[in-house]
Amino acid sequence: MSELTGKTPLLEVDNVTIRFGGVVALNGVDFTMYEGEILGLIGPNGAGKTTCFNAITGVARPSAGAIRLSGQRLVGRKRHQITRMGIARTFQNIRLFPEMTALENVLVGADARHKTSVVGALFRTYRVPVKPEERTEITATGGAARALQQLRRTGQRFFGLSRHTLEERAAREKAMGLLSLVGIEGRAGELARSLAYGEQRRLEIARALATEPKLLCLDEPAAGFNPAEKVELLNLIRKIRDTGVTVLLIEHDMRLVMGVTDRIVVLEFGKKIAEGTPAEVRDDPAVIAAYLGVPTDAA
Ligand SMILES: Nc1ncnc2c1ncn2[C@@H]1O[C@H](COP(=O)(O)OP(=O)(O)OP(=O)(O)O)[C@@H](O)[C@H]1O
Repeated sequence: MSELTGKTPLLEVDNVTIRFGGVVALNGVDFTMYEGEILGLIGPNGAGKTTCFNAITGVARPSAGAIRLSGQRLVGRKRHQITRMGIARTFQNIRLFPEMTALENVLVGADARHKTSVVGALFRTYRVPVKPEERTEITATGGAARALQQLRRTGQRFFGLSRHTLEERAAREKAMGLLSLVGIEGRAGELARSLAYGEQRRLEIARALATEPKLLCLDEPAAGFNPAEKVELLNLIRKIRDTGVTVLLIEHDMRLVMGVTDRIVVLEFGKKIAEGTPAEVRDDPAVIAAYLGVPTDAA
């Protein structure tokens, strides 16, 4: 652990337990993430990885333990509060607004972060009535998507604005920058549903980054990727870290995990069974046993 001395803790998961009825999905799990690192969270199916993400992002509430971001308590806060504090995530199953363009998807991501709503500003520009509760929550069937469709129905186009406010223009430039970072800026005006699968995954990452996270949680971002796409994703994750974002990565592809992470935490049946550098974890008998499905003492 000596190489961690002097590093600043960003996320502290402290003895967290989560139960679903009789199932203990997480059992006293603890680990710390340091600013600027890429941490892998791995383990066999059902080990508790997604539940851990859900606890960090406010989707699942621990029955015991604490989670802190830069020393600030997270448990008990609402999802949008946690987003504003600086945690963003992508999902195992892609969750985009299919009827919105790639650029609009990113703009809605940015909207979840800011007190002044850019999407709201557009609504004000066009006097399209939108209920306050429809503005910021990002869900697959969310109000923002409906409202933008409403905007289109009036015949007024998002891209055809003659008078941008400075804020709208800045948001658009930033969104284009993020699309460029993930390598799909050429697809900005395409509907999300018409993008190729790999492009949709990249768009999800751009949208998550639009919330200006300190910590980005990626849940199996390489699922369904071919080997070339995985290499590109690995480079993208490094690039994201180089912009100052700390990355928590759930991934089943061991080559990708070993190739990109600084440290790895291994879960099995809701418990942490190992933690260390990729090399340490790869050689750990408990990890080998967990993946080969044999008892530890037989490994
Ligand atoms: N909402 C829920 N209700 C009941 N049980 C749940 C719920 N969510 C997760 N579980 C259970 O908790 C355990 C951990 O699940 P989780 O999805 O966190 O594992 P995982 O490591 O992400 O698995 P995978 O790699 O298959 O995605 C599993 O036994 C799962 O069935």
